[in-house]
Amino acid sequence: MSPASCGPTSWRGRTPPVTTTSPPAEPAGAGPSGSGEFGRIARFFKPLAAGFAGSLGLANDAAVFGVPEGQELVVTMDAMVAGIHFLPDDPPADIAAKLLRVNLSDLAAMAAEPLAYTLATALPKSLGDDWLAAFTAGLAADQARFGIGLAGGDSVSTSGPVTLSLTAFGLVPRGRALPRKAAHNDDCLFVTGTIGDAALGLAVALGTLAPDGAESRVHLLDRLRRPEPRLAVGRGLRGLATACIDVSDGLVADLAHVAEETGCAALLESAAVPMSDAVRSAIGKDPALLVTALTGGDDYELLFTAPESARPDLARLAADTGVPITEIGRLTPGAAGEVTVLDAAGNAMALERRGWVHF
Ligand SMILES: Nc1ncnc2c1ncn2[C@@H]1O[C@H](COP(=O)(O)OP(=O)(O)O)[C@@H](O)[C@H]1O
Ligand SMILES: Cc1ncc(C[n+]2csc(CCOP(=O)(O)OP(=O)(O)O)c2C)c(N)n1
Ligand SMILES: [Mg+2]
Ligand SMILES: [Mg+2]
Ligand SMILES: [Mg+2]
Repeated sequence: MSPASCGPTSWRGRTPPVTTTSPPAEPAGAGPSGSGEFGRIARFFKPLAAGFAGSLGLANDAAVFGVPEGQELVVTMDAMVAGIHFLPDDPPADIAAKLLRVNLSDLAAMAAEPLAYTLATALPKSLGDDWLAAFTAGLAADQARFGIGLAGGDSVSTSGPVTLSLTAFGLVPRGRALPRKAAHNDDCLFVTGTIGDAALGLAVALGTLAPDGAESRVHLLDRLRRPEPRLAVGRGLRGLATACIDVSDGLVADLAHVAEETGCAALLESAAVPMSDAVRSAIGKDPALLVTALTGGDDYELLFTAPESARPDLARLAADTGVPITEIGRLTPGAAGEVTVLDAAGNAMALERRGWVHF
């Protein structure tokens, strides 16, 4: 198109288009170096999309991409809101990492491989380019680490808190996604990594817990802000796990979700639940923190069921991935979704809550 046919002069001598409201004029400098909406997209988001061909360079109305023969698309979305999922003053790169990783954790729980993601940002007008620069730098680092690219998104302003929504697309060989409901009522229960770090990390961030030493403090905050999606374990669980979920709301709550789907009850041995030294030492000083660890959530570990016969394969998978896999209980016949948590002496614990609920 020539400038004569589409530039601002093309209305000369004709009636200009009528608008019922006066939209804010696009500011000068809204190009790649500018700070308006489209300048921001060009500066901060287009580079994140450059490596994913289906994004079409963010130059179209939507992304277009196919699914390779023999594979299925796995799609998940999680939103994060300042004040609910993170603290408004958290480092923007950590907020970006958590937003991407909580979604990758859902892909891991389905045994999927990361492919692409879309992103919606609702940001207060007062938030400057520096925040967005640090946020997108955090995304860039994690994109490279996890092999995923930006496919598209949406940018809006809000009069409320920072609100972010990310949709992750993954691939899994046809029919191999992990179910939540194929378990038998005598299957064993396993969890990856350690539980409770993030819940205690939140207490540290809020200033209600003073951990032993700087090392514990850094560990707990890091686990809160930068969870580790267990993608390799998830892939390795294809054909091994009979049900799988990632722990976001709390170990007990998410176990109840699995149990409900499988139509079983569950027995959780709290003494068997893997915990880091920092969490163990905090519980040693304040035993009430055991319940916080078991129900506080934000762990993003995989909780799954498998028959006893899978134990040697699971030990191999843990060795191959370097991620601990610990047996913590079993499914039992009984009311669907009923979870009994045993204390170290083998007595049932009375829990006031099982995990995080939004409403
Ligand atoms: N607003 C919504 N619209 C459609 N589906 C939803 C909505 N909220 C949750 N879900 C679906 O309900 C299920 C449980 O959601 P959720 O607990 O958020 O899962 P997860 O913990 O894995 O993020 C998921 O399958 C999710 O896709
Ligand atoms: C400021 C702040 N308050 C509280 C929490 C704890 N928290 C908020 S939401 C949530 C549960 C997980 O979030 P949700 O939106 O339910 O994720 P999903 O289950 O959909 O993956 C937890 C443990 C936090 N991380 N940060
Ligand atoms: Mg969710
Ligand atoms: Mg989940
Ligand atoms: Mg939840």
